[in-house]
Amino acid sequence: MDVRAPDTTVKATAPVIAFDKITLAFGAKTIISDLSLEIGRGEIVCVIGPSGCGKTTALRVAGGLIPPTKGTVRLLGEPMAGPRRDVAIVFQDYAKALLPWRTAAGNISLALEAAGVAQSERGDRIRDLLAKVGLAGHEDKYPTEMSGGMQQRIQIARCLAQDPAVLLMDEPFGALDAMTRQGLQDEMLAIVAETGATVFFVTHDLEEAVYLGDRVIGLLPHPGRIGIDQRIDLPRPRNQLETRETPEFLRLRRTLFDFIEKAEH
Ligand SMILES: Nc1ncnc2c1ncn2[C@@H]1O[C@H](COP(=O)(O)OP(=O)(O)OP(=O)(O)O)[C@@H](O)[C@H]1O
Repeated sequence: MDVRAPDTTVKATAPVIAFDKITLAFGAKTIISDLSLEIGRGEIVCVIGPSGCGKTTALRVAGGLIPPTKGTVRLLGEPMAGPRRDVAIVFQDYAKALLPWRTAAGNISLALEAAGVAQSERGDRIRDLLAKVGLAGHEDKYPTEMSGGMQQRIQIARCLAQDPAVLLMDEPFGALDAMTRQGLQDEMLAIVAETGATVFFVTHDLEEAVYLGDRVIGLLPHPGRIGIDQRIDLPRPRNQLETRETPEFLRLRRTLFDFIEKAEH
């Protein structure tokens, strides 16, 4: 069989992201060692681990921002050769991610301009995207006129403008207060349910990992490698109060807490 021939049956079940024996070294220092991981279509995989274990580095490798020293990352079966428009990255630092001299609409427009969307279509697309992240009517605000949560929503809207198959999120809600964080978690889950995007989500917050994830991967440090691959079978849609109070949520949180404690010692 010609493996390059389009085969929808294979595509539907093939992993969207596949790390195949990834090793990443900076100079003589090995940061990630022999990491293999497959993420299926529409799956939300949260990545936890002690500080410095290589979570952000793994995300950057998945995004084609750093080539691995050994091994291959595949996106829908194709080796990643560099950043791609269908892989969007949301960073924690929204203030640095947005251009201060562009309005909310102007910042979102950047992604549409890069994708070659005609100017006549951009206005409608921007209005739809702003509505999707709960910011209808805010197109003319500048980043400095918006709260942290609003700025992060703009960054997410700009990523969604790329129509991404994959969202790589690096502690996107880490700098926000607890209430804003919970609101954005639910908005993200709704967007992912609607778009079917596959999500690789790095976080320090174990409860956030359990609340959002279909799976939680825990990395061990020195060098970074998988120490736990925990399936999260909590029903969806999840609820900030009810889900977090279930015995299964508390059991999973405890499992991850024990993992981190051991990983740090
Ligand atoms: N460009 C680089 N050059 C050299 N070393 C680097 C580079 N980027 C990261 N590192 C090192 O790689 C290791 C892993 O960093 P990384 O940011 O991936 O960890 P992390 O698990 O995301 O940490 P944190 O939880 O603190 O954000 C750290 O020791 C870091 O100092």
